[in-house]
Amino acid sequence: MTTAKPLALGCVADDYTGASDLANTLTKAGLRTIQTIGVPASDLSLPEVDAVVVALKSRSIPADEAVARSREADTWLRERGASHVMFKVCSTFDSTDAGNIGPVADALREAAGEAIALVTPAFPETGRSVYQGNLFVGALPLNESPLKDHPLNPMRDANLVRVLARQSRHGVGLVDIATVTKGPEAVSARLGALTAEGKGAAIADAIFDHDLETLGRAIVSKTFSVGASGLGLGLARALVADGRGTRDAAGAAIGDPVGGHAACLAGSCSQATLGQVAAAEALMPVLRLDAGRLLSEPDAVVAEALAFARERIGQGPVLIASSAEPEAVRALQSRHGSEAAGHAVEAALSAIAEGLVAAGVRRLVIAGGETSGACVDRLSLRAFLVGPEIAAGVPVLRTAGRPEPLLLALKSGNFGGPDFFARALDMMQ
Ligand SMILES: Nc1ncnc2c1ncn2[C@@H]1O[C@H](COP(=O)(O)OP(=O)(O)O)[C@@H](O)[C@H]1O
Ligand SMILES: O=C(O)[C@H](O)C(=O)COP(=O)(O)O
Repeated sequence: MTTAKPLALGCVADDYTGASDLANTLTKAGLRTIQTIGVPASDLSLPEVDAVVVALKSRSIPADEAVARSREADTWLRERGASHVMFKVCSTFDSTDAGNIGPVADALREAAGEAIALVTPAFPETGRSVYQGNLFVGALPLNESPLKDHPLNPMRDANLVRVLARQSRHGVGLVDIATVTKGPEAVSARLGALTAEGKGAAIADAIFDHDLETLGRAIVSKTFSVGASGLGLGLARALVADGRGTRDAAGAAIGDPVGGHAACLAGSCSQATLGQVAAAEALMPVLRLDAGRLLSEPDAVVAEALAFARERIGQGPVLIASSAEPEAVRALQSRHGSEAAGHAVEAALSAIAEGLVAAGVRRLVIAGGETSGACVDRLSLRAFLVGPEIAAGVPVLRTAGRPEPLLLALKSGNFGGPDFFARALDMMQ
């Protein structure tokens, strides 16, 4: 990567949609940002930027592998001048009691020589708030939200102090909203007190953007933190206030239209995505995959899906979805196991993505974090420039380092309104 000035901020993201969500937030806040897929190879020429988000597909892999990949990315970022690295996790704290938020946060904090890591997934723009250490999705506690039915990491406890403590080697404390409202000095003092108690992490309350600005000012001079895009917003605003940003960061052109055909893939089974797929049926041909057949005869299902697409993409975009309601997901998982079912569906959707690009698709919308990771890896994409925002947390992305550019939208499962697919395709030309 060629960049003269030291990075103002480095980020390691545990999934690709979360990475683009964060890259979008940093860009809007005034940091010229690029998203890379893994640690970039030395031959990848990238523009001068203020921040880099290294996207990993590490949320649902064995913890030791997630730690190793995250440490490699962290080192790469610090070698390019980043004095603060934020570990980007899901705004719904997607993890299991085995991790990977706890193990990765422990390892990166220790590598950074930081005594304590401030941790908050609050992201008010998408309705994520933290109060007394409890994560709310809209008005619902996390464990009563649709995230309780996530196929890979159902979230059954809203108290993040407990959730993180179960997967961390160190104690976890709380920086409550009363402390946050007193300002950055009070937050710093609280972190110092928790450090003296031997805590290695502190869940921080945040309800509004100004709480995140307070947290960003409190930790911008530290070396490590853990958060979702909300904390990224706080850090970015603190850095821009210190003159570390770029005036027209959001003006980074997405470049000329790429043309070509367009298609959408959905592997997310979130309630938001299920609604978006249903809405798309009124606008474009939609093929709903039989996930059971995907596991018994994947090659046939992939071939049928590509035939469906090739017959139609010359007339307009199509949508191919494996998305299903929680009870159907559970039924498949009970027959094949959660991991096996998830990986098999991801593999099939990524094969379909490869076939779509081979058939002339140059504009691809993908719904789901793990799904996006599988597809982007199958297409061997290396980095993305950040374009305009389609919906909160979802920008248009233009490939970098690829001879023939593609436009993608990598939608976090829970993000976007019912008309997301139509909006995305309208903005991706
Ligand atoms: N019909 C289905 N049955 C079971 N698992 C599915 C089905 N469709 C998709 N999946 C799996 O569910 C998981 C969805 O995760 P992800 O793509 O990250 O979506 P989200 O962004 O909503 O979390 C993936 O592993 C995907 O392969
Ligand atoms: O919600 C967020 O913070 C991110 O966009 C994210 O990580 C979502 O993960 P998903 O698996 O795409 O839902």
